[in-house]
This record gives sequence, C-alpha cells and structure tokens, in this order.
Amino acid sequence: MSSPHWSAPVAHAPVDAAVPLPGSKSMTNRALVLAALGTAPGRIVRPLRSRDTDLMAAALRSLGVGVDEDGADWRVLPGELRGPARVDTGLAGTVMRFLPPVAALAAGEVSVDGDPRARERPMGPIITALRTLGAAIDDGGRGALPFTVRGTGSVSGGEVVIDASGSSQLVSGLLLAAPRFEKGVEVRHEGPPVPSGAHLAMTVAMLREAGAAVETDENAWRVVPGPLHRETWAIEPDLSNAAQFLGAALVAGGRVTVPGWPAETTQPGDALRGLLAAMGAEVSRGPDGLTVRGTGRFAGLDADLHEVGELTPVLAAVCALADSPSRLTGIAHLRGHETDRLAALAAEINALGGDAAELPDGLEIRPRPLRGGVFHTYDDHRMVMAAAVLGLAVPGIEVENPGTVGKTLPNFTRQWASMLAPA
Ligand SMILES: O=C(O)C1=C[C@@H](OP(=O)(O)O)[C@@H](O)[C@H](O)C1
Ligand SMILES: C=C(OP(=O)(O)O)C(=O)O
Repeated sequence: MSSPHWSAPVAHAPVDAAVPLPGSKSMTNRALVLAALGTAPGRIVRPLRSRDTDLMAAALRSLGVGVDEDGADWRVLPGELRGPARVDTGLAGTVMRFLPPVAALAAGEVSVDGDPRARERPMGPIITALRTLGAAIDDGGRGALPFTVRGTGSVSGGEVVIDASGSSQLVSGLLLAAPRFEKGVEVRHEGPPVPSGAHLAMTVAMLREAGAAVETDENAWRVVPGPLHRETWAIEPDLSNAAQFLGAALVAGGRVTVPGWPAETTQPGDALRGLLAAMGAEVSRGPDGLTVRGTGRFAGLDADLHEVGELTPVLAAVCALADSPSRLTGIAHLRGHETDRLAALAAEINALGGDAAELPDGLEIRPRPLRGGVFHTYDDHRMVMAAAVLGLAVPGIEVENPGTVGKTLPNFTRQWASMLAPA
C-alpha cells in the first residue's frame, strides 16, 4: 500500500478548530468480537471504519457472522462459527490477537496470516496459551503468523499462565472469547509488567457490559462461562487519535477542541489531558468537548508511558519541538508495534537534524532546530501523524506513504488540512 509523498502543511497562524473524531479502533474491534459471540443480534453505533476494523469485520464474516452496514452503523448477526476460512489480519494487533481465540471456537480450519511485518509481531504466548486451553494450532513451530487453527467447535478453557509483557492484547484476546469456553478462563501473567493497563481495563469493562462475569486481581483475570449479549454498542471517539490534533494547539499555538470527549472512559487517550498539561497546555472541558490551548512555546515531557504506549509517536514529535529535553520511558514493547517505533522515531527525528536517542525502554529527545526532508513511515499510521505534527513547525517535510494512516484514520490528511484552514 503505497501512495505519493504528502507535503506536511506548515501552520502559518495559530490554530482555532473543532475536530470531530471517528470512533475508537480498540472499542470497535472489541465490540465486533463480543457482538459476534453474542446470543442475539447487536448494533454497533458509529464504529470506526478503517483498515483495522474492516479487517476484523471481514474476518468475522468469513467465520459465518453477519456484519451488515446499516447507515453509519453495523448490525452484527451472530452465527454458527465455522471454517474453512482464511483470515487476513493486515497489520492490526487487535485482529491478530483477538481473532484466533474466536477461530478456535469454530468448526473447521481457519488459516490466519497478515502483512509481512505482522509475522514479526509477538504471537507466541497466545498460541501456546490457546493450546493449553484446548485449541489445536499448526504454526510450523514458528510461534508467529502464519498459522492454522484447527477448530472443533468448542474450546475447553481453564487455567493458563502467560507472559504478556510483549503486548496487553495477548491477554485481551484470551479474555474476550473466554465466556464461550466451556470452563471460561483463568489467566495469570508472569514476567515483566504487562503494558497498556488502560486497554486491559477496556477489555474487562466491555466484557462486563456484554453480561460476562469477570474478576481481576493484579496480573490475574478470571472470566466465567456464560452468554454474551448487548443490544447496542455506542463507540466513543478515538482519543488516541486526538493526540496529533490536540498537540497541534501546543505546537502552533491557538486552540483545538475535540467534541464528545467522554466524561469517563477506559481509553488511554484520556491521559493526554494530563500529559499535555504537563508540557504547558491549558486543558479544559466544557459542553463543546475537550479544549487544549497553547502559545507555541512549551516544555518537554518526562513521563513513563508504559500504560499508554500508543500515544508515544505523536508525543515524541511534540517533544522534538519543545523548549526543553524529554525522556519517555516504560515503552520497550513499542519495538513490537507496527514497526520498532523507538528505532523509527529516533531515525526520522535525527534525519531532520534532531537529537533523539534510543533507550532500552524509551527515548531521550533534546530539541534542536529541524530542517525539511523525507520522513519515512514504516507502514505505521502513527508515524504519519507524528510527521504531520513536526510539519506544523518545520517547512519541507515530505511524508512517505501517507495512505498507511488508513489503518485507523483514513481521512487524516483532509482533517489535518481543515484544522489548519477551517471553513
Ligand atoms: O487492545 C488494544 O486495543 C490495544 C492495546 C495496545 O497494545 P499493546 O499492549 O501491544 O501496546 C495498544 O498499543 C494498541 O494500539 C491497541
Ligand atoms: C499499536 C497500535 O496498533 P495495534 O492495534 O496494531 O497493536 C497502535 O494503534 O498504535
């Protein structure tokens, strides 16, 4: 998927815009799985439509689930899960980790593969865990994609120990399908800390909203077998995708409002309120949504982003333009994301004349005057977003393969342009 370079626009004046955001990727793909495993049809209201969510819908359809468009909504009609089927995960972590446990419940063979980089992302622990829980998976001993799930129509479930330090999705995937396992599941994590606590909280909250009984303890989760059903899933705006727009208010000065910011949420993007305030933004909430105001001058950030790692690429770009150095830590697992994000961010910031150093578990960024040049994006949607933030202040940034942003935000470049020149 490549497209011509995109010239990231410079902000010639302070921004003053409201930016409505499409739905959360993480919530949409959880709602799809939970609705597919339900006892009756369900509706997903304002789902995100993007590569990652369309891939999840296609995967479920291939297993016999109806996912029908109804205006801007999706109607999900659970069906008897069956193979044979071929599932394309693309580069979606949520599809590669959430779908195989569902495939294990199908009767028949389900082959699962994705983009070349998907074959390098951590999968071994969930393959092993699924085998412990009674599923048959043929992965040729690779512990990675591609593999074939040889489903029998049921999974026994039970107790399993997993090292999920590489990705919280390894746990979320097991939990989301577990109400349909005969014995449910008791998952215990052993190893370095699991990242992305917010996403695990989202998994537990949405399971409960679908009627599942879930107990949690530190590093342990128990899901009781039982029916799942929720008539309507209302998807919140994707707060992680708010990062670049709110960050623009700091970089360019001015203000950006994201309408519909939830009063309470399990989304990690909610942490942007505190993180941007720590850099000097004025953050306020009102009937119009969440507003961030900035002056164009702001401090660097010293933060452990372990719980909210997916915010890193955009925050790193903001940090590269700050008045003081930044240190972002707790994010070693980002080396297993769409690309090795620590290496990619350091390489691209430095190629523009910046000073970013990789730490084993993070980045140190010392502000330096930057110059234009080609910004490589490594098939990573958030690298496109990071480049756009840099481009606000640095003329001549040419973003390679901007279409890759369609993983979660297909309209990004248009929204970016209208934020800079509101009608
Ligand atoms: O469960 C989810 O929806 C996600 C969990 C996180 O994964 P990791 O724990 O692998 O970082 C996050 O980075 C990803 O974008 C979405
Ligand atoms: C890490 C991310 O995605 P994925 O769901 O593919 O893991 C992300 O969106 O930043």
